Amino acid sequence: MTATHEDLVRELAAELPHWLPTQRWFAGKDRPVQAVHPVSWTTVTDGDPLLIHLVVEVEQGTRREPYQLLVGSRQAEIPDVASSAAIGVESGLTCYEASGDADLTAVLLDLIAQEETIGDLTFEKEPGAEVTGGLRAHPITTEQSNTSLVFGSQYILKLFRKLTPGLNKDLMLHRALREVGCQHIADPLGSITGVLDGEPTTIGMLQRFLPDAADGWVMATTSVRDLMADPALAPGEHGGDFSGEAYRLGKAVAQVHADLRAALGTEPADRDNLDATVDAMTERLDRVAAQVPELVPHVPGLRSAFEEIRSVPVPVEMQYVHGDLHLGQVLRTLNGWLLLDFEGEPAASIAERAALRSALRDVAGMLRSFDYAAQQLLVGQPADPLLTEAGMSWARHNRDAFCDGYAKIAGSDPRDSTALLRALELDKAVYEVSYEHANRPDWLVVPLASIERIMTEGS
Ligand SMILES: Nc1ncnc2c1ncn2[C@@H]1O[C@H](COP(=O)(O)OP(=O)(O)O)[C@@H](O)[C@H]1O
Ligand SMILES: O=P(O)(O)O[C@H]1O[C@H](CO)[C@@H](O[C@H]2O[C@H](CO)[C@@H](O)[C@H](O)[C@H]2O)[C@H](O)[C@H]1O
Repeated sequence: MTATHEDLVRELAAELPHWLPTQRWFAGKDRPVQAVHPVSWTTVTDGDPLLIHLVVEVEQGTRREPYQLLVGSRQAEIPDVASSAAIGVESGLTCYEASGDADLTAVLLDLIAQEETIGDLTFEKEPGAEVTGGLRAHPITTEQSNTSLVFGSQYILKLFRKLTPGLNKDLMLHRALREVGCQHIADPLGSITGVLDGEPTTIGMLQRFLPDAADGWVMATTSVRDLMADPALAPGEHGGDFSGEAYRLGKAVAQVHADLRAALGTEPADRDNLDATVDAMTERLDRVAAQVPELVPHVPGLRSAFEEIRSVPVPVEMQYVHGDLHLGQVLRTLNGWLLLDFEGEPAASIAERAALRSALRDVAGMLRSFDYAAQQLLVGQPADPLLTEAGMSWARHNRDAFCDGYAKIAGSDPRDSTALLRALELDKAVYEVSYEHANRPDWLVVPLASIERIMTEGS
């Protein structure tokens, strides 16, 4: 690291308070950024162009959170990357977020293939994995909280944006599932580790890329669009019926839960677990309601839905779960459904992510996602009761198919745990209110409408 780079990083940090909120992956859009402090930086490739790996701490009131950036810099003009990638001209150099610059990112795969170490950054292959370098990358453009680079058609490297000290749960669970031969994940092939708060910290995970896979969210919303083209049809009667897939997806999720139990064990649940769950749900509700006024009218009803589960029969066992399961986290391949991204909710604390939970949490997450798929096309459109009802009947039909598939493998039907599943769905919707408020304010109406509906209809 030269003194010039240090100056460059400090000048860059001064630009970031304005630039970060323009990035899809920045999770702090709910409040202003007061300052950005460089924490560590590593020159990955020196010269022109230059690639710097940068970790910054973002200050927002009392909140301080670490994020990673890849900073590219050139003497000449910025290459053909998204204009939103431009950060500024620092120390006479044009600086930009480099994840879209294939000339620069190719080196990351090469470093993993060669198992190199640069400063605090360690690039490794998973034991027994074969990784070949020499490929160029492009970033994927789906709705994402992190940034993923696809190398050729073989590998996908996810760079975790908001960092948590320690081994990332996504990598930890992928490793455990691979050990037990789980058929519903993309194989983990490598990782990048940095240092945060003095702890080795996962900053990237390399996986096998499935070039022919279809995204569950895209498949589901395509099916909804089909039905809305002919809204008088029943959801099982139109050509794009998704329920066969929803059923197979339910089976895959139940199998992954069984594999997680086999790999990492379980703990018996007791009434204290349920009490702690209610306390956590209520605490989250109060926190989100303090930030989002639109949630306030629902608070009393939500509180009593949560209180109801103090007296339900305890779930049989607690286990590792996916933690943020939705249709954007599942891929349909030729051989069946794969689950992605076991990191848990982006906003969850380290302790929350590490906790064992009821597998019903993931079922609730996926049920919410069917609801989202049904509503999302109508966001910003004039109200149309026929289309709204078509969406709702699509959601009911596919939620049932998913639960049927889940029950087939699990041996018990999640719908039998009525009060617990309802509370978990509502808790997830409260989380979504806070997620949309901070990330996609236009979509806030989706979880709010679901809360209204679940509270009115009772399911
Ligand atoms: N192994 C893979 N093969 C093909 N596409 C993938 C793979 N892994 C991820 N994707 C695509 O990338 C998207 C985002 O990946 P994900 O791990 O969910 O990132 P994030 O944590 O940022 O949400 C997925 O929705 C999927 O479309
Ligand atoms: O995939 P991520 O780990 O980044 O999850 C976050 O972003 C998701 C959106 O990309 C968000 O999911 C919500 O929107 C989805 C549609 O885009 C919908 O299918 C989900 O049901 C809904 O929760 C997720 O909550 C958030 O953690």
